[in-house]
Amino acid sequence: MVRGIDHLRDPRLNKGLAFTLEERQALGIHGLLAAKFKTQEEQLDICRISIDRYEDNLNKYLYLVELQDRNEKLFFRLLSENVEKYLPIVYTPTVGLACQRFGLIYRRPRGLFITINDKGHIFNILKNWPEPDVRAIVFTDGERILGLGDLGAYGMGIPVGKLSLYTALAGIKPHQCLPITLDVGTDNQDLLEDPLYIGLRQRRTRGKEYDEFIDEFMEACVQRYGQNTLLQFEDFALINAGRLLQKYRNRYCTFNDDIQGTASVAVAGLMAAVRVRKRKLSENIYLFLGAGSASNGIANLTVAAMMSEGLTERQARERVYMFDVDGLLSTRREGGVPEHAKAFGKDIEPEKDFEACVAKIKPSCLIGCSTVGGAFTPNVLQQMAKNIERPVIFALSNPTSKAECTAQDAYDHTEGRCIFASGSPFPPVKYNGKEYHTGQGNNSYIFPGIALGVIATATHHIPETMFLTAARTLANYVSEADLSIGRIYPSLAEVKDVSLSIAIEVAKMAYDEGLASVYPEPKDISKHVENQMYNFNYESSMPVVWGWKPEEKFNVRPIQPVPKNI
Ligand SMILES: NC(=O)C1=CN([C@@H]2O[C@H](COP(=O)(O)OP(=O)(O)OC[C@H]3O[C@@H](n4cnc5c(N)ncnc54)[C@H](OP(=O)(O)O)[C@@H]3O)[C@@H](O)[C@H]2O)C=CC1
Ligand SMILES: CC(=O)C(=O)O
Ligand SMILES: [Mg+2]
Repeated sequence: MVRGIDHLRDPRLNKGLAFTLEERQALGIHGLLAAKFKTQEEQLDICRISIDRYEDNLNKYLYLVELQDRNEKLFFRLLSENVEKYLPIVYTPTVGLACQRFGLIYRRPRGLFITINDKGHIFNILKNWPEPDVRAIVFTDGERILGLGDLGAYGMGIPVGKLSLYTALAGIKPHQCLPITLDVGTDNQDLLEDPLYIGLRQRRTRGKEYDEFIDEFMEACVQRYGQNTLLQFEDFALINAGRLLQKYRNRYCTFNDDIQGTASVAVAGLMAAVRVRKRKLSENIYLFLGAGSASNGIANLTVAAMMSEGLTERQARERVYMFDVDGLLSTRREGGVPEHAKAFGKDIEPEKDFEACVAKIKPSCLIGCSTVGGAFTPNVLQQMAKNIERPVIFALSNPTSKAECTAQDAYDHTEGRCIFASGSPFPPVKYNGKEYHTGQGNNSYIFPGIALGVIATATHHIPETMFLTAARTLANYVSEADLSIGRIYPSLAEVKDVSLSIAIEVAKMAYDEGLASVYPEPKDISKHVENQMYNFNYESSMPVVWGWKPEEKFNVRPIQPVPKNI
């Protein structure tokens, strides 16, 4: 039991003015706090008022970082009860800005930085992390931070932000989460010259040495925390993301959020759109702008979903086109189709002009994962409105500045007929006297629930089918009321319920497919999953001392540590 001032300085234990008189006396902190007692609800009000006083979103972000460092339960309860309001601060778009300014705002360390110079000693670095019971690690090498490119060690904001959502949206206990940045250098010249840069000031290590480093990291994680540790790849560049997923997916409990989490949320949106358009997934033509990790992930899962409607794999793939920096993925183009998107190359006339391509292919669904802000020009959108009565327009690139178009533009240039979703949030759209609240097609609807289900069952591998199940679960949450205001996702206020439902479905699947390691199989899986979840409310901080009465003078007896179940 930590007593005295150290109890207040520990964000896991600190409750601020919410400590009762008995707790203050028992913990030796009486007098270290002002006399007033406050409830957690009163403290939440103060937090909301304090954040509202800041106009600048980066200052709001810093307030929340400071709150997390000061009083963890208060931070997570605030976030989990105000998702719509604070998600854009701890997550996209503001987290992108925080990463860009990371050298300036970096104060108290959170998570681990493991550099290429630590190769050969990664296990020892992991041993420096004070928590022994880590169940999930989100890690990045910082090379493709949102659509902002190579931010090197500044990318740390992303694993930190993602893991905040593990707790706030799915109730995964904070001490079970570990954010890590793998610092292998950066090829971003601005950062190499930035006096504030906090990472290794050298070019990226690539090739064999990089691969050995990642191999060692994966091995060290399971050696330290067990074979079932969930290892989430986040914001790796195209050259590494897909190949590392293929390399490790059957050896570790791992997934790549940008490929698989994004696929799941996008397919859920497409499934919900079926209800509006009365048109099956297999009756559409899809055109992706961008042929990278996210596009390929979405395209492959859409193919799987079309196959479950009866198409063959070949028929399904024929319906999917991609357009990258060199134009339409045509086998006839100079240089051919890049290896990572081979499955979607077409024997078709090459085309470098995107607007012309939209006119020629006549897609009914247009999906942007290109990192190119404004790429869905008015002409592109107008053409989509000519192609079909209810065009699907997904502008999934993050942060907001990289979105392929705004929600308002999508409505304005399709006569208000589009079905729109974006990776970062947009304000409500006004069109023809009506207000629309478009949805956020973001993997945050998926990865927290997947992670909770996986952790609760100690699943050892994560099959692709789990992401399709998650997509179906999410799509089922979309109500007629959501659809009537232009939203193909449930409101963010419901995302905690969604995450729990996804977790329960994932847990059931883990047992059905022999992937779970928690035995015996719980009789009530829903209860089992719920029982694992974090309590956002303050609990008693009274030390366990037999016979102690508040008014007595006392010495606190140390409590016996509870043996850990292995
Ligand atoms: N909403 C969500 O939940 C998610 C959104 N995203 C967002 O999606 C975006 C892409 O991510 P990801 O797929 O991982 O990134 P990648 O780097 O893997 O892929 C980007 C793709 O865009 C292409 N591209 C770049 N510039 C152009 C251009 N001018 N015209 C056409 N294509 C272009 C690239 O082509 P080339 O390789 O030839 O350069 C590449 O195919 C990011 O902004 C990211 O934030 C990602 C994950 C989740
Ligand atoms: C949302 C997300 O994972 C990304 O933009 O990379
Ligand atoms: Mg990402």
